[in-house]
Amino acid sequence: MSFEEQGSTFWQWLEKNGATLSDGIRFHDYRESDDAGRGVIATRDLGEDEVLFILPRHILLSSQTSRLRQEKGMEEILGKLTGWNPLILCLMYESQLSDSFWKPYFDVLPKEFSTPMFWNKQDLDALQGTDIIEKIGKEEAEAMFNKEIQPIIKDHPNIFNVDVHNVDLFHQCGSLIMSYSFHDEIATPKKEQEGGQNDEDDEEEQEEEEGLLAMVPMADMLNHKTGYNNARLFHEPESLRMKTIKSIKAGDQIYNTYGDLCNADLLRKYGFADENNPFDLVELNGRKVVELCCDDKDSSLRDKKIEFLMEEEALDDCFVVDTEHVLPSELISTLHVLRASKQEFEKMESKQKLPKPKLTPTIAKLGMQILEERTKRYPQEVRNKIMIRGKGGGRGLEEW
Ligand SMILES: C[S@@+](CC[C@H](N)C(=O)[O-])C[C@H]1O[C@@H](n2cnc3c(N)ncnc32)[C@H](O)[C@@H]1O
Repeated sequence: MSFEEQGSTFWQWLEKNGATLSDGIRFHDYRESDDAGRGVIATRDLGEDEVLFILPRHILLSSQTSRLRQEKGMEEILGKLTGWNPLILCLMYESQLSDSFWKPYFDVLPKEFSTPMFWNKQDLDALQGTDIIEKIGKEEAEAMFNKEIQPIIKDHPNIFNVDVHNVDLFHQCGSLIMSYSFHDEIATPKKEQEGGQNDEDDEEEQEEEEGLLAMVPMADMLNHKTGYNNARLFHEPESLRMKTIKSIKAGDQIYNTYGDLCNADLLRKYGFADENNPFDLVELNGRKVVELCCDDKDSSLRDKKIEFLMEEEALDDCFVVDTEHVLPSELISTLHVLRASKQEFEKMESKQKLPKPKLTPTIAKLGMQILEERTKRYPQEVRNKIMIRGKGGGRGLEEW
């Protein structure tokens, strides 16, 4: 089947199964123009608040709707799995069924991904200096597969096939969840959704996003472009409704939002980055800041300072410099504490108050050193393009 045929078979499947699709939209091939696969385009001018499509809940693919749940013993097993694992297992199972209810949907989903998880060593080298590599989590995911998923597959040869339901399929389904799934806000999550991932990042994400993790056919056909969001998914008791949030001209692409994400997260989760992304940021490692700026000979004083800074929520794993391009106030206060004498620190401690984030020349100089240090992680050709500026423009360190 061609790309277009797959799209129209999927469209017909949606309509046959109770979805309502507006006559003002259709799929569009953005592979050549934007390297963005399939997307949705307006075929006529659309007004604000216009309904683009309505999806009945039964077409969502989740651990509650998958046929895997009906296989002997699987309801209990799915109930015990945590985080993304119930949905991963369901996707591994459903994607390989030739008669799956979601077959036309799987036919439009990608089998390959451009996320760094699948890059080779040489391509990963291009990310040197960024914080992405440590966050990819491929080894952690595989450890999870070996511990939780593979034993289930091996123990149920009548349902799974170890040669088919293997680690590659696991990564494929994990990547689909990463870049296509939604949290269905209204569906009551059953026990298995409550535990969270072993991976800390995903735990944080899960805390933020309550609800049942599900694949939402059609809602996930919309691309994202930072600053261009013109549609939003509304969760209603019986259905999910995609509506425009502003008027859209005929021929324009319809964009959902994947969140206010920095380019590192867009690349890691979705395999692309946006130019001029206002949510872009650089992380400055908290531990490195302490190492660089705290020259207390007295290690107990240093430990007390760290404890105080963490209690006051100034010092964390990292400080974030965003596109405002100023040193964060928590970092400035932290530097004041780290540089304080014993007496000065005791005063701060007794008042239980962080010093004001005042950018004195000493603190500014330290800030510059931290930024210089951070740039050293990039390869020289990238470093050459980075300019660290003091107050008032491109002046040097000595001007502070
Ligand atoms: C939720 S899906 C959107 C539908 C997808 N384009 C498709 O063909 O199935 C998310 C994926 O779409 C692609 N995508 C979305 N927005 C993009 C953009 N602005 N530039 C490049 N790729 C994009 C990325 O591959 C991303 O992982």
